[in-house]
Amino acid sequence: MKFGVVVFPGSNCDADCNHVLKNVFGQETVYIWHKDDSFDVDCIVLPGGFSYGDYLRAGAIARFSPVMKKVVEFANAGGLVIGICNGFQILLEAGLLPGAMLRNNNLHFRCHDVYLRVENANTPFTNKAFAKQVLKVPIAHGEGNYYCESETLEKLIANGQVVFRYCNAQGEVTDEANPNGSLYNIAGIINEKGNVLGMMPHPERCSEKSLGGEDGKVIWESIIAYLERGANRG
Ligand SMILES: NC(=O)CC[C@H](N)C(=O)O
Repeated sequence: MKFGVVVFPGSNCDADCNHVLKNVFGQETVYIWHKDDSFDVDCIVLPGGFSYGDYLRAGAIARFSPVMKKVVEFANAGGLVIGICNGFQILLEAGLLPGAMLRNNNLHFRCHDVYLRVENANTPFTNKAFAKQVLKVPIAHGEGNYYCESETLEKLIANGQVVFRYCNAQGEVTDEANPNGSLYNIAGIINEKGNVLGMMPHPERCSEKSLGGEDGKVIWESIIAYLERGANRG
């Protein structure tokens, strides 16, 4: 399978994603410069970082990069897209996912492990996880406070589009376990079609024992398994 990791000016998790896909999972992985307007891959990764210095709003400028036109086309054709942290913010700004990201309610940049509960294990990104599985994954963001209108939230819940929620180590969704004030403890959502995922926590930072945890692996394993079953290639 071929993965494309998009590099915006200010991306800082591009090399981590590339490393995990290439060296941990042995996948063919290429970098795609934000000015490129074509690519030929099976899955697009929008990595974390501070694209365009987070000016205006995180992701607000990156969304106009030439590559994003192609990413939107790819997603609309059913191609798999995963946006992590800043990548999630870019997907929201690009309109590929509903809602918006506000500054963390505590106004702090939060950088530590959190627990996530898998709310939907029947997606291309979570099919190797089990329902309600608790994953320990790090976050590192200042704007991770997910917000949407109540109508949209109801739709997200009804459609199973809420994929990850912040929880405690026991898997209970509580206010204390919410690091940023995110609505409904949302840590990750998927689009209606199910081929575009945005998540604030960083699975690429916990996909090797030597980095202190491997709970992020299940997401990459799920994507690879899904693609190997012969999925739509954008
Ligand atoms: N790690 C990241 O991707 C940082 C996300 C974003 N720039 C923020 O601080 O909210």
